[in-house]
Amino acid sequence: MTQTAALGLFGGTFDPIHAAHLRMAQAFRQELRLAEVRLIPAGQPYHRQHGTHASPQQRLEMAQLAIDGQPGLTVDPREVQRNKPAYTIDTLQEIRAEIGPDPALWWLIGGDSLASLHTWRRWEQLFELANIAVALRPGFDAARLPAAVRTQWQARQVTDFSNGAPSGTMRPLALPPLDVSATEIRHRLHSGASVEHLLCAPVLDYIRQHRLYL
Ligand SMILES: Nc1ncnc2c1ncn2[C@@H]1O[C@H](COP(=O)(O)OP(=O)(O)OP(=O)(O)O)[C@@H](O)[C@H]1O
Ligand SMILES: O=C(O)c1ccc[n+]([C@@H]2O[C@H](COP(=O)([O-])O)[C@@H](O)[C@H]2O)c1
Repeated sequence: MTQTAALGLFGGTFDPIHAAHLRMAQAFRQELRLAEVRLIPAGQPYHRQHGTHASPQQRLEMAQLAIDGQPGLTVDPREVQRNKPAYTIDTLQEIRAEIGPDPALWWLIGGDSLASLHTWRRWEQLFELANIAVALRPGFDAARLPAAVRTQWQARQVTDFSNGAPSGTMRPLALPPLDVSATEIRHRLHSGASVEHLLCAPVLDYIRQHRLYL
């Protein structure tokens, strides 16, 4: 039986999108043999106490600039266009309805997002719609995950992914942890430190042109 192509989704605030995001997206695509990875900037990341620095439209435009020349990466603007909080469950429901029940759907998060997964809206239903891949961040320790998340993390990892389950499994990416964050980049931009090695050139040009993160 032939399997339909698996689709990868990578949601983020992307304030701004940086080198680790692109490395993660490409490792995700290659390790899981995904035909496409869609970057989905969060329009209103309701869960961020201090909001965002760049506007939803600016974060979307930076994501669009960042994928130029990146094979297999696309940008999906739906959360920026949605005039309400960016709940992943809503996005997964929409995309599952569009692609049908059979294709494997993967949602990519970092290890810090995994540690707070139990706070996400209707988080246990996410597994009915997608699989979850996790890019570990420096200092990740599964033993320190909240108990409810740790239970899922242990129970949902499988050793054989060849059956292409549409949803319900979890796996770590083999990508070594990358010590880059948007917070550090914003601080460096604010203080005038170099960021050329942390951002792609078109995104840095955009930041300078729009005088962001000063
Ligand atoms: N260096 C990294 N390693 C692993 N995951 C990462 C890394 N950077 C970001 N992520 C993950 O990518 C997703 C989107 O990240 P986000 O846009 O919040 O970037 P960030 O660098 O974590 O930003 P901030 O510093 O503003 O919190 C999140 O799930 C986050 O955990
Ligand atoms: O659905 C939720 O309740 C939810 C709560 C926290 C984060 N998320 C999503 O997780 C992704 C990463 O979030 P962030 O803040 O680390 O960029 C982004 O797509 C968010 O919309 C989603």
